[in-house]
Amino acid sequence: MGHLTDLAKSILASAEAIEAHLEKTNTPIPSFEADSNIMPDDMEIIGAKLQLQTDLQDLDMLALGPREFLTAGMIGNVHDVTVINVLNQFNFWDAVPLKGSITYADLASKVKLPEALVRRLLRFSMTRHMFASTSSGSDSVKHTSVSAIFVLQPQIRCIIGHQLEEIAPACINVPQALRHWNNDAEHPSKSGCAYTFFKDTLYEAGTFEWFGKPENAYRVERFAGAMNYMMQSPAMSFTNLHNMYDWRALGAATLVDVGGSEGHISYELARAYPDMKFIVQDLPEVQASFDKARPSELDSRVSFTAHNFFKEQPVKGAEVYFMKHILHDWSDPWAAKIIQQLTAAMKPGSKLILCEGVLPPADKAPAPIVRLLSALDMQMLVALNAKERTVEDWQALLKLADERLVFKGVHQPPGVGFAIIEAEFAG
Ligand SMILES: C[S@@+](CC[C@H](N)C(=O)[O-])C[C@H]1O[C@@H](n2cnc3c(N)ncnc32)[C@H](O)[C@@H]1O
Repeated sequence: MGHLTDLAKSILASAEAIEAHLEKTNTPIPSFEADSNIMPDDMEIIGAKLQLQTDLQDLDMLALGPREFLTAGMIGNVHDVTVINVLNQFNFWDAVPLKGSITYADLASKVKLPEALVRRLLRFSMTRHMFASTSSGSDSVKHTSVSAIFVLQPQIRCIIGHQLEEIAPACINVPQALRHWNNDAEHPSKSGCAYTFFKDTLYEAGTFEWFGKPENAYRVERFAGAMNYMMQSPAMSFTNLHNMYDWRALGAATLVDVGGSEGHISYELARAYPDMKFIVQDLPEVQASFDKARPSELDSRVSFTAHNFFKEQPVKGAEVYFMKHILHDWSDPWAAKIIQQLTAAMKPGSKLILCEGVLPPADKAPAPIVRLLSALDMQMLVALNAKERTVEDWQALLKLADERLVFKGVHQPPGVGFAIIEAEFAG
């Protein structure tokens, strides 16, 4: 039997397993209708979903063949960027009613763009089920599940905006950055992002320092929103954070949330573990987002300190120094410096708890997971000249930073999008 039919049969088996589970749990089968539910991430179907995605990608690539995959496919992918960026910046999401429809003429006047252009943009976006005609040949447009999510979960605009306005232009410039700076793929101020936005200023801390300029305040707020939204995906959810570590066993510990952004992790843990205290540290420009997000009932246990993590750590002898998605923003020499500021403040027994991605060996994880984590590795390269790490890379980094840090292990249940990496300071 041919490979194509093998793949097709496997696709059918996965689809049947998923539908049987949805039926059993009385969950409607997702569709492109605007009010459709999103496919749940129930443990019982995670395997089938990953298998379905793996097979679909392979079948799609085989059906296209390498020539079409790389030509027609690439043209389409690049213009997903063009079109979604315009729809996002001109806020097509709110211009189309969530229930009902709007004519092209009215839509064009709402988004203040020429009607002919609106028609061209939507003709393309509809090939991705982003908006739809109300009926064949109709002159009115309605939402689909792919466009409605921008209304139902508006924070998704933050991550899309960051990806399209900061990362996408920088992707194109990676080769120029490598040539301009002699193939330096480690310095935070020599990335594709640096080349695109601040080529003439060699900031010590790269993109994050450039973010600190007053005219970039909207980018900082958008980035904080994007980080918060990421935590809402089932694979990244707070439930996982609670289950993956015995936080209760820390007792009345003080946890320093280094680079804690607007404080969403600390708030979450503070609500669940009333004996613990939390100090969120981030750059001064993040304070406004923290103040906006702060729930007043947690005032006495969650505070914010403006602190640059390359400088001396002001909180000495805390039980826990915690960093979530910080070290993947820095190449090894910079990441080691950040850790060294923490070990200089630690007491024997202080814990370093990292919440980060761990790159799996390519042949030991489902293809969509390998692709996602490798894509995040590329994201780190483009934005910051940084990287994602394997378990061995994490161990080597801790050793490089301070031999007194004892690696305690990595916890990552299947289906969870991040790991907890734990080390203890031996003193
Ligand atoms: C990828 S975000 C992670 C935020 C948060 N820990 C989370 O997981 O949602 C990186 C954070 O590091 C902060 N940051 C960058 N450079 C910093 C520095 N030199 N000192 C302190 N914080 C910094 C950024 O402002 C940002 O909030």
